[in-house]
Amino acid sequence: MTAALRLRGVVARRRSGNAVFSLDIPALTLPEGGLVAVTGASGTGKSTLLDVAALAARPETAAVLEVAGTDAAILWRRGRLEALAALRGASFGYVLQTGGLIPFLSLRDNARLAQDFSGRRDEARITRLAEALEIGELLGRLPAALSVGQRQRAAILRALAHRPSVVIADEPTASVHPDMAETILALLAEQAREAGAAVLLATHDAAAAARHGFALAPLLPVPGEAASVLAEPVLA
Ligand SMILES: Nc1ncnc2c1ncn2[C@@H]1O[C@H](COP(=O)(O)OP(=O)(O)OP(=O)(O)O)[C@@H](O)[C@H]1O
Repeated sequence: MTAALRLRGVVARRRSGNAVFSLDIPALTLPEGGLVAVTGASGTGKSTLLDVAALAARPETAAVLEVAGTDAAILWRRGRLEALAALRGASFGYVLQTGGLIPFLSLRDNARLAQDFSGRRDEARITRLAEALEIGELLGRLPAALSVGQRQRAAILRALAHRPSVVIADEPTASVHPDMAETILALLAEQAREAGAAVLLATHDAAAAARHGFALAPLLPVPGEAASVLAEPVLA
């Protein structure tokens, strides 16, 4: 079966001066429509993992780095940056901590832009998703004219608008009230399921992720080293 995302034997590094942080990902598979939460304390490498999985950072080594049937490890080795960018635009949607919306575009235009990058303009889908997320009335507004919670809903809309196979969500609830965090996680899980998209979430809050049906993949620090290793998620 084609996985939405499959990593095998991937090592990611982050360097600053002489300091090197190393992340070992022996195996990570997101089935189509699967929900996986990468958990771990601050500095254990959650963002590093998401950057490599989302093809935003080059892995140090990668035996397999497969996105919707295409092996991006080969594209990285051959320096095929345009092919990587096209794969990124078509396959991923992003939900970021602060929304990550383009400030001078309305919500509708933010969602249209995501669709245009992958050549999948679909106005009816934008309207339908916005209504499900209860921001249907707000599509003409700029992001600055929204509450933080509404902005996160808009980020989910933008992430799902172009039918990505994987939604990447890096601490999407870090800047909202705990009650709103529950709502956002529930909406993210529910709308991704509806759209058939897998979700790779990074969060400090393993309990909340588990409550919303995410399989947990903890990052375990390697004692005495600036390094972490990913435990394989246990899929329900
Ligand atoms: N640009 C960088 N250059 C060098 N080291 C970095 C860089 N960014 C992060 N690191 C180091 O890499 C490690 C992993 O960072 P990362 O941001 O992936 O962790 P995280 O689990 O997402 O943390 P947080 O929960 O605080 O966002 C940390 O120890 C950090 O100090």
